Amino acid sequence: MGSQSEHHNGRLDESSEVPVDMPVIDFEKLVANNTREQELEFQILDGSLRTYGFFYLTNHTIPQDVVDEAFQWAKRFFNLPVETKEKVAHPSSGAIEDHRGWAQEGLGYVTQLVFDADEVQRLRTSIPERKETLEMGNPRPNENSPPNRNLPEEDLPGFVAFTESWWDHCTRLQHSLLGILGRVLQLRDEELLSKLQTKDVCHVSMNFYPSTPIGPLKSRQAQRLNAHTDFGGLTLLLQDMVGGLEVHDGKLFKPVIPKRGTVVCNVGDMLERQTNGRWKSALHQVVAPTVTTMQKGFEQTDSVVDRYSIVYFGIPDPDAIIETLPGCEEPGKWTPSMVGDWEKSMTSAEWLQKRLEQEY
Ligand SMILES: O=C(O)CCC(=O)C(=O)O
Ligand SMILES: [Fe+2]
Repeated sequence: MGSQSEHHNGRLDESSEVPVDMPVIDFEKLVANNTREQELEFQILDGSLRTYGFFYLTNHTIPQDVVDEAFQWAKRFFNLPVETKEKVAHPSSGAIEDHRGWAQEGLGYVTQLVFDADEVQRLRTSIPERKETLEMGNPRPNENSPPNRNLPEEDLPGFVAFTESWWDHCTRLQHSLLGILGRVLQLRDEELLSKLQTKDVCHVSMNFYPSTPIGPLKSRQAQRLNAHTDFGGLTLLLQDMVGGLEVHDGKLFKPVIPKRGTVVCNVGDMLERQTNGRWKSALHQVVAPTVTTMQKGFEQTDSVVDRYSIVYFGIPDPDAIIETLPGCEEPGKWTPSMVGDWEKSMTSAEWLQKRLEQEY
């Protein structure tokens, strides 16, 4: 037990059609201070993060009309002419300070702990990813976060202002959840996770998976998004109703079916490391939606429909050393991805750089 093979002891190319059985956590119960209801919700949350590293969150603080608006902006952005999107092209560099802007199909390529450039190159050409992304950081001037690559206002009026309000909604929810996680972990300082994240260097990705023939996705000659774990702390993921997101439960990839109104929350490598493997940074990927994940209104034909997702990656401060939190000394079931042949202790920025390097 407790080896990295815990992540990999199932067949990675196998997917189940049975959705993952993870709970819908009620945010209002999480904040119902010192009640029996809260205690029970904490236990369910802890169990889900130990088993899956994922949970759904409902009754949260991002209003549904703001979520709907975010998806409208994503659609508007990706539907702009290529020449417009090219004005904010993401550099083909894996430096953290360059991780901004529009990455056209074929530029960003996700792998899981493959640090050999030749191997990444081989994968890139043999199993391409069919996605475009828009990468953004803190939309306001911040000495720790490189500025966004923003389109001229007339190209997409209102978008920059929206990125600010979206950032604020996600950051507020993120910090509420970090406080809650501190209580679930019974940290000596319950706000420690929040205090390690005061420099506001989190990251937002808008993902667009254009309509594409279903055959190559089904035969795994192409992917929408390769299997990976997230690099950071706590991820907040909004998906549309198309489906195709899957999480590996230790044996199989299983669909994370879209549930309107929920945020999919998951543990990244740094939070896995900080909890000493109690919580799992789970492999996940995006494939062709299966019949079970196809919602009403989407027909299974010879091509899959456009899909969008919007992700807020919680990232500890760049200079924060990512190590076992006081109170988490007891080793958990999972061997953290951040334990390897590399340096004994790593900062947040070092891990981020290490994982980003091969992506662009
Ligand atoms: O599109 C999705 O549902 C997943 C996105 C994701 O896992 C990521 O951007 O890290
Ligand atoms: Fe992810």
